[in-house]
Amino acid sequence: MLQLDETTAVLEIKNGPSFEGVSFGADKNVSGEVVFTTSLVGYTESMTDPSYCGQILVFTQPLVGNYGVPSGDERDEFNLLKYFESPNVNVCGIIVSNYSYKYSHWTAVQSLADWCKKNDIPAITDVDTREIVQYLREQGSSLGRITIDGTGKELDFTDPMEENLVEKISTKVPYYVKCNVPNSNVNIALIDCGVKENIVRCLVSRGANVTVFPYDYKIQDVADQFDGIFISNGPGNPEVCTKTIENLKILLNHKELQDLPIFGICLGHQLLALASGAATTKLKYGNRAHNIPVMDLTSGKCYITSQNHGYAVDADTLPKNEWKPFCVNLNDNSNEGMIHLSKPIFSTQFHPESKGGPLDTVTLFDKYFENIKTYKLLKAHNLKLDKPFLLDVSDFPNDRVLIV
Ligand SMILES: NC(=O)CC[C@H](N)C(=O)O
Repeated sequence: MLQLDETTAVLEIKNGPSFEGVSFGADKNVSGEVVFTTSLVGYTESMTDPSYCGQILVFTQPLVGNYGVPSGDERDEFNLLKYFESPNVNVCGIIVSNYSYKYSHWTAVQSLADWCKKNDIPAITDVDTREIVQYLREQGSSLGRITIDGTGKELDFTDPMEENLVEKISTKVPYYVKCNVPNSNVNIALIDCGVKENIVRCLVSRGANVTVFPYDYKIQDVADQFDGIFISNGPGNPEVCTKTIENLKILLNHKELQDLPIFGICLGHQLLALASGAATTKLKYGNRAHNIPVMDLTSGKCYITSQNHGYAVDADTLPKNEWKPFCVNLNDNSNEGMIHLSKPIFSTQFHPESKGGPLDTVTLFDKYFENIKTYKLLKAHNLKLDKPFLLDVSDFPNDRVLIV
């Protein structure tokens, strides 16, 4: 039952059902791809994650808003945003079952409703999110629109996955994030396809200075000045990001840079795979959660990972003479990363920096730094790499049959 000052808001799925609820965000009509996350916490981090650009996010966790929203101005010792994953709210709308009008947390400075209103983000509460998610799981991620108070009937169901969202979100000019190790001589070039703040933090806090480049920067022309290349996460269909793929192809074939360490996360993994000649596919409804089990095929160990993606690399298309799959998803068997057979290059579909989420795989940043250390040593002595040095020799053969 609507109360007097309440405004109705409707989520309409293209060629599908509509769900009417109560608006608690901005009075704005939007369209986007409707996806869901099963993570229990971390709405602030998810909503500011650039990978969610163009998406209407449904939370399966029924109670949302109860710990409010922290300050978007507070910065850490590296001048990185302390609580947000980027300066902007990137989802185009949110859907919750039970918005908590009361909030309490020591970092909270505002309510989720006020934050949504300030950032022009529509938000719906009092809908049955179980029913929406059941629909999305059966039909797959769908286009949808949020309309407020009976308006917005003219709004088209546009497909953000056809757009170059990375171009919209990537930095326009290179910038530099300095670590606090005095005279650090570790320098990483990061290709910003929509990087999360915590990824940069994971690099600078390990003692690297990071130069962040636009997604289409000709990284191959400057790569020799760096000790490692990092390819970030980001929104949309990886196949649309053609400029980055082309640059990566040139980088991978650069004769002088065969030993240069590269690490890619999520979209970065997909772009690296595409540049290597593999293919990506769209998953039915994606993996968005903080508790997704993966198995490391090199060791047989399992990890719980944080994920947010709609596309995946088709592991069968990885050129077998150059790459092997790194991890596999234990829920749906999708690819979770790859390792080069002779170069210090690896990538993951999951998010080792996990904000929010578990820290099981954060040590992959240390592996990357080991690669960088070795590369610097080789360079200093003018030596070439004669065998892969990324990970320990695997306990299990790569074609191990998984029983899941
Ligand atoms: N988190 C990400 O980098 C997402 C990658 C890509 N946009 C996908 O949905 O698959």
